[in-house]
Amino acid sequence: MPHLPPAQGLGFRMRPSGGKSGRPAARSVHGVSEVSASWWWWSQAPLQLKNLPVNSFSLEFLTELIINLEKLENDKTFRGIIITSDCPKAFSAGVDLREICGKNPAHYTEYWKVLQDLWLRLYLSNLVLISAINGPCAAGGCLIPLTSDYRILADNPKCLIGLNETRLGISAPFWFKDPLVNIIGHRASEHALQLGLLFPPAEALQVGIVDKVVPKDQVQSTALSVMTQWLAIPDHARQLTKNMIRKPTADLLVKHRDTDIQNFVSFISRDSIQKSLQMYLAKLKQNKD
Ligand SMILES: CCCCCCCCCCC/C=C/C(=O)SCCNC(=O)CCNC(=O)[C@H](O)C(C)(C)COP(=O)(O)OP(=O)(O)OC[C@H]1O[C@@H](n2cnc3c(N)ncnc32)[C@H](O)[C@@H]1OP(=O)(O)O
Repeated sequence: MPHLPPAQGLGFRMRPSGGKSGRPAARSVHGVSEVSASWWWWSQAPLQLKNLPVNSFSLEFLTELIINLEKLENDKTFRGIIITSDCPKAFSAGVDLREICGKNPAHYTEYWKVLQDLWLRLYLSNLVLISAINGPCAAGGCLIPLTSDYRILADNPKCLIGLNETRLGISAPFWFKDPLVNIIGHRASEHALQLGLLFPPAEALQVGIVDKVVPKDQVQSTALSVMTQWLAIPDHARQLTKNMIRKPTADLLVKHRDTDIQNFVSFISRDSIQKSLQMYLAKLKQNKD
């Protein structure tokens, strides 16, 4: 499944690891470690996000991401995915503000539903998901890391991570908040969410929003090594356990999906919210100059 789809600046690069055939040559003479290395090596697929300049979640990008994840999920060759960014400026800038500014309620409804779809697909994925976070990820940009099984962050002061929605004058939806609480605990989440904290690497590790911080050039190799550990566990046992732990959180969204969409649409349609989002977007553009 190489290079899907190779659009202009928008797309994902997915390739089975290994040689030209996608699988390393079988080695039968070097003992168990070689054999198991081959086995996990082609069981994982790197998924590189590329929606220039900052991997913001446009509706089109979200839709393609969901389609590609579904393909990987249904392809029994793969047991895990390492998700990383192919955009130098960010892992993901989250919700594309142009999708939630100046549009109509029908658009907001469609957009939010697709974002929920992506969250559900990731959070309940049977695959091992490892986020190799090689750039900043704010607010919705944490959606992929927070739904992953393991998070590795590049040790670079620019690599800030957190749910900073309150700083934009908005509130993180409960299904962003819940995984954060599950990962870092209640008190730390209260603090982080209310203040809209973006954590630099050392603090991110300390609070537990990421599992490992490594130099940027080691993010990918560390992800591969972590994947080896996770793929050493039989899938059925790991999947049952993951589902048991995550289902109660996912069920909350499944049960309250429609209400959540209605809340989002009425909240985001308010003049005051639109104004503050427009100001934030304008500030982002100004900061560049
Ligand atoms: C009753 C209550 C019910 C609940 C209701 C729910 C309420 C709504 C919840 C909505 C949840 C929203 C989640 C979000 O994700 S909002 C978006 C949050 N993202 C951010 O704050 C990140 C913003 N971006 C940045 O900080 C920087 O761009 C970044 C660090 C990623 C990169 O910095 P750099 O300096 O390298 O690059 P630029 O800033 O110049 O950016 C390049 C261009 O990209 C544009 N850009 C950046 N981010 C976004 C974005 N999120 N959406 C759209 N466009 C974005 C930026 O403007 C630059 O564009 P130009 O080149 O055209 O100037």
